[in-house]
Amino acid sequence: MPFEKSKKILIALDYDDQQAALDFVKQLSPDSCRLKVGKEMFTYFGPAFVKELIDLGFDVFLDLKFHDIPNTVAKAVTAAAKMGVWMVNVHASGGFEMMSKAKQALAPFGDKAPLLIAVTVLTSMDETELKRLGVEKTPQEQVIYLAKLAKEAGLDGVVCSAQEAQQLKAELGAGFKLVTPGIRPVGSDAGDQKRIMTPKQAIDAGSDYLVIGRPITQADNPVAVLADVNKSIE
Ligand SMILES: O=c1ccn([C@@H]2O[C@H](COP(=O)(O)O)[C@@H](O)[C@H]2O)c(=O)[nH]1
Repeated sequence: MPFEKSKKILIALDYDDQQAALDFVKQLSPDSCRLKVGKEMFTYFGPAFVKELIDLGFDVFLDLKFHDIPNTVAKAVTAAAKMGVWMVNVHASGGFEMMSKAKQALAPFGDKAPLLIAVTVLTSMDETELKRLGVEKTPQEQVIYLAKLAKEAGLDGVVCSAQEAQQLKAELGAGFKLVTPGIRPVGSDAGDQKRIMTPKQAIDAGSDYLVIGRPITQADNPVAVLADVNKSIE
């Protein structure tokens, strides 16, 4: 179904200028992508900005990566659900109890509840960085470990890199959603991302949703880049 396929792209709106972000968004169709609001834009512009995107017809992934005591995170995801977002996330390293309390907090919203996913290992991290934190597992092993914990806690999926997608799909099943940042179309700059794949490689590996920021938002013609990416994964 081409419509659903094109909605696999989640554009990371990482701008410090609300008007610039809205000027870009108004060139897009909600049928061609979903939008991700992260820490930068939420800290500058808050829930009013998120609601404006929802009012324009877009599904919004609120990427605030909550990580706190269970009670606080449960209340934060409740606030996100009241905002009307499509997806929200927590850090899996916040633990099993935190994740399961967050999931339980969304139950009263029924089929209007946002998808709840957990960040495993940031796509900007490699084995060296994990070792600096005292984690002896490889990124792949640590992602699988945390994703299993997230599934056990009842979450809908995880944020991981596309490099782990094939193994995660095989071990955790088709229904467990894989949201993969670190997506770099051929020829684009990796920047601070370490575990990267192209859009087509990511889809072939089993990613459900591809998070793409700078390769689209900082392109000379962002709308054309989005169209090219959507075409490459058709
Ligand atoms: O592991 C993670 C989790 C979240 N992100 C976020 O995704 C985008 C990626 O933007 P690019 O410009 O395409 O690198 C950004 O908002 C991150 O905060 C991630 O990259 N990795």
